[in-house]
Amino acid sequence: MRLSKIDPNSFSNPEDVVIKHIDLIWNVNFDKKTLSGVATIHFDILAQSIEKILLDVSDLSIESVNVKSAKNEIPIDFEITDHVENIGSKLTLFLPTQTSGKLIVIIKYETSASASGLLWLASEQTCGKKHPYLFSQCQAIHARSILPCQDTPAVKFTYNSVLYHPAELTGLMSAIRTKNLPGESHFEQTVPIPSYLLAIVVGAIVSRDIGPISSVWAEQEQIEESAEEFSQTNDFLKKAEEICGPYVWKRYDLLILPPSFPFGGMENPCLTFITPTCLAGDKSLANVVAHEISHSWTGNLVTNQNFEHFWLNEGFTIFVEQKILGRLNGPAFRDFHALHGLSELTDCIKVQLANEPELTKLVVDLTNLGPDDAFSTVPYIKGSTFLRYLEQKFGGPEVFEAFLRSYLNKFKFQSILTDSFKSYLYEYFNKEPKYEQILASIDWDKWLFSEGMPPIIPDYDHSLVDACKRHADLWADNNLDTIKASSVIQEKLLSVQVIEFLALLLEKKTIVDLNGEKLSFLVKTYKLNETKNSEIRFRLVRLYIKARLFGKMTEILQFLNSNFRLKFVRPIYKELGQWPEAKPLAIENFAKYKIEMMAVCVNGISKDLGL
Ligand SMILES: CC/C=C\C/C=C\C[C@@H](O)/C=C/C=C/C=C\[C@@H](O)CCCC(=O)O
Ligand SMILES: [Zn+2]
Repeated sequence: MRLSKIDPNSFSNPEDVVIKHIDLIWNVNFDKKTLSGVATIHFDILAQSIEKILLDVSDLSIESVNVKSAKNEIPIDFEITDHVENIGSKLTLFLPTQTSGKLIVIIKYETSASASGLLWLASEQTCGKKHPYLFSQCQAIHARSILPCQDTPAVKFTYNSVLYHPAELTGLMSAIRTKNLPGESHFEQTVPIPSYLLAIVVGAIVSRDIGPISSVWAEQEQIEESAEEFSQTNDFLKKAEEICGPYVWKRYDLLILPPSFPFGGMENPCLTFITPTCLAGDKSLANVVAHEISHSWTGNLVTNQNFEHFWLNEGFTIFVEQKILGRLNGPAFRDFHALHGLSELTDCIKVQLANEPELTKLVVDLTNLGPDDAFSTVPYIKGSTFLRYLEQKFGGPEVFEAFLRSYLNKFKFQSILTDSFKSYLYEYFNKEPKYEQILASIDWDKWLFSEGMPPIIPDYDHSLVDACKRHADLWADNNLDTIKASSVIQEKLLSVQVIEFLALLLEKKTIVDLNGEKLSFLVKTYKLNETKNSEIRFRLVRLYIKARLFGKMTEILQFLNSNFRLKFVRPIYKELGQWPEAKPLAIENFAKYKIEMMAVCVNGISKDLGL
């Protein structure tokens, strides 16, 4: 079912009425695990007149709804209907009369203790063990579990908020903090945002400055290593501005979350959320920050109108992220990241999406499908590969970056579909006859709607990836004696190259003598026991599973329970589920730890384990 015309996953009707601004008052109650308070929603009515407003809600208790006029507040009727599992329900507000122009609605409500967009951690689940912790993750459609809204990226609004929270804790939001009193924090977001960018954190967190407009926030125990790990933040920001144009969000702070945070990072405006699994100790995973910074333009300024066109957010963001990395470390590094992305895509298509090939299309159909169930690396990598292909076609970075800036400027503050990007590309390049042939040669259908790997792989510099290939071939095709005698293992690899080498090894159909002895030598050769790099540990654990090393189960579970980032835990649970001897243990382990996971993680793993 498509829930509405504009967005298959939202009940709202933004063609008639749109939210322009929300004033929020939230009481943060750690005992009840609820946010309770008031949302004062300012609407612009686009239709001639309307008699009802449709909003998205999930698990909210609505106490009252009032319409505000110049003189008074009038209570109005409302109903909650059409519940769809893992999506939410329709909240209909019945207006007292046919209404046009502007309208203010005041909704008093409370969230549920199991709101899918929030995670309430007990003190013992934090680093410091002394204070509880709350954080949110609204993308894609979980904002509806924390406030009634048009939970579609088609609508953008500004917001002001007041948080009341325990005085010993700090509260932050995806906005600029305007007032900070013990137990009371005020915020304003003056740039219009889609609902999925609404974010909150409340915890015992402290900050360190890491740049002219940047601080990093973390629990005291992780603050120093976080400041060091992400010290390149301002360099990334400067390069991003060179590529994309002026930064409009005033501040760019980072928040390093507890390990239950389900994603690598989340581009919440003014305050990017980052998983602690990026604390590698050698900045080798700091590209996640370059990625989230890039979203300040691609995604947060120019936004996909619904999640079927998610590649407009993520494909563009990976494209800009890799440009930043290339500018700072050289073009070979940019291409290394692009090729590594293609390895990840190969793995995703083979493992995660083996039975869902329709989700390997760049533009997907989300009729009857929640975005969380469609999420994969496809929009990221196929999308960025498409843009790289276009860049090469139109003559390289100089030409294409001028187009990119023009595109971002044209569509900033808007939400668009793929067609708007396509039309603008034609409008922009059609000005010069030399581009006519090139425009005519783009096979849009193939790029947007064909399944599997990208139809064309652009030309890349393979120099950094060649070493990874040599190592992967050596380990896959030879027995231990030959490996020990080979000069290849004397070659030093960067951390990012070790990640790619292990990824390529995992891709191999057969690995000669894949056993404990061989993997012990692999661990020793690349000093994998000493690494904190989660991307490396993730792939080592998958090699243990591939080798069916039951004796390594403690190590496998230790990694599995050290963080609940979907990218890591879902493939591991899925592969354990396909190993009959290990499956019962995996199910038992999941039952024990799911209390520390967000709903998106619990739902995903349940699916992977066939529960
Ligand atoms: C075609 C897919 C359609 C919609 C998916 C949209 C959102 C899905 C939802 O599950 C939320 C995703 C949030 C992602 C946030 C950050 C990512 O960039 C992290 C990528 C994975 C990682 O590094 O952990
Ligand atoms: Zn992203």
